[in-house]
Formats: sequence, structure tokens, C-alpha cells
Amino acid sequence: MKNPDPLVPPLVIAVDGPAASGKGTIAKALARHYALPFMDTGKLYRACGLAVRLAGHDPYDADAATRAARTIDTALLSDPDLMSSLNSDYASIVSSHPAVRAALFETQRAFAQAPGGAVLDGRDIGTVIAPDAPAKLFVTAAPLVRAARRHAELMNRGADQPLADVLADIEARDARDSGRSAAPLTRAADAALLDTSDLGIDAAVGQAIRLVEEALARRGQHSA
Ligand SMILES: Nc1ncnc2c1ncn2[C@@H]1O[C@H](COP(=O)(O)OP(=O)(O)OP(=O)(O)O)[C@@H](O)[C@H]1O
Ligand SMILES: Nc1ccn([C@@H]2O[C@H](COP(=O)(O)O)[C@@H](O)[C@H]2O)c(=O)n1
Repeated sequence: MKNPDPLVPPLVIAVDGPAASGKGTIAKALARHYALPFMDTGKLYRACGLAVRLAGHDPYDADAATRAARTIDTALLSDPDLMSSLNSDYASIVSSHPAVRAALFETQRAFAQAPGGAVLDGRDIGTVIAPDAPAKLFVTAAPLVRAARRHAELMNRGADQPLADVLADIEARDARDSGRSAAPLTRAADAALLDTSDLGIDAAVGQAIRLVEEALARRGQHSA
């Protein structure tokens, strides 16, 4: 990261959206473009879900999930099973417990408050973790487009899951994430919408940079 200029307000970019919408791809590209640190907050919930699974607990057991969230084992962040479909489900279930979200809040808030700014992607970055972020994106795409992209990704990784199952998983996760009472997935009122259904990765990243620049210009803020 560049040395933060004390005269330039920190550039915090909040990127939210439903499962497999491409928000991680876009957030990582924005972090590279603006030379900012990046956090994939979904990995924290995935690590919590995986810890619950490995301990043989029920993800609906709020006490077990909260204990796991309070003692996240960082080794789990690079576990090959972290990104599996089964673990996506566990992550989505444990993330609905308010105490789990509370346990993971400070790590994310501290990251978002880095002196020079940061890019975070997740479900509640623009609404809860960094509500004052000067630039917010809500990235989405049609469910079938998202499922096809995730399906291709899983095939590349050697996981052979039918497209219809991938679609059903994504829709179930979105419904759970949007329907929960604690920090549900929702577009912040001041987040720019970016639908990538008809955009390739380069075009989507180009649009994202343009939307960030527009948000900064509206606030009279410029990227350093
Ligand atoms: N605009 C795009 N065009 C084609 N493929 C894309 C596009 N954006 C992302 N992808 C691909 O779609 C898949 C999902 O993207 P990504 O992991 O960025 O989504 P995500 O929203 O962060 O997912 P998750 O919610 O599971 O963390 C990846 O394989 C990625 O390479
Ligand atoms: N800020 C966040 C990030 C993630 N979640 C939950 O974790 C699941 C996995 O996240 P991915 O981004 O890796 O898909 C997701 O389905 C959410 O349930 C969250 O609640 N808040």
C-alpha cells in the first residue's frame, strides 16, 4: 500500500452482493487498481462454518457457532474445503446468528479503518461494517449466469456438481442471506448497482472503477 497522505481521506470501498455475483473478482481488481489492502469477509464466515463442521456440531447451534467465531483458527482460511458447496451452506447458516456476526465484527471494522483505506467484499460491508465508506458497490447478476460461472469454476477445480444443483445452492443461500434478521444482504441506499450479467470480467472491472470514481467525485474526493 502507498504511504497514506494525511490530507487525503481514506479510500474505503465496500463491495456487496449475492453469491457468485463476481464481487470478489471486482473487489480484488479494485484493490490492485487503487493499491489498497483487500479483505474477503466471506472467508471469516466460511472458516467459522468449517470449524463447526470439523467439530461435528450443528450449524444451527448458535452457542457452538459463536465459540468457533470467537476463536477462528487462521489455518482454516487456506483449507481446501473452505470454498466447497457444503461449506458455503455451513457459512451461510452460522452467519445468521447475531452473536457470530458480533464476534467477527471488530476484525472487519479494524481492517476497514486502515489509515490509507481498504477494499472489503461481503454482504453487509456498505450497511454495517463500513457504513461511511465513500464508495459502495452492489454487484449482482442473473441467478443462472451466476450459477453457470460458479459451475465452470467448480469443474475447473475438479468438483463435478450438476448446474441445476449449483443454481439451487446459490438460490437457497441468497434467500437465507437476504431473509435473516441480523445484517441481511441488502443494497445500501448509497451503493451503486453493477449488474455483470452481460459483462466479461474486464468490462465489469472497468465499470466498477468508473462507478468508484463517480462516487468520489460526488463527494469532492479524489483517489490519491
Ligand atoms: N464478469 C464476469 N464474467 C465472467 N465470469 C466472471 C465474472 N465475474 C466473476 N466471474 C467468475 O465467476 C465466479 C464467481 O466470481 P467471484 O468468486 O468473484 O464471485 P463472488 O461474488 O465473490 O462469490 P462468493 O459469493 O461465493 O464469494 C469466478 O469463477 C469468477 O472468475
Ligand atoms: N460480510 C459477509 C460475508 C459473508 N457472509 C456469509 O458467508 C457466506 C459465504 O460468503 P461468500 O462471500 O464466500 O460467498 C455467505 O453466503 C453469507 O452467508 C455474510 O453473512 N456476511
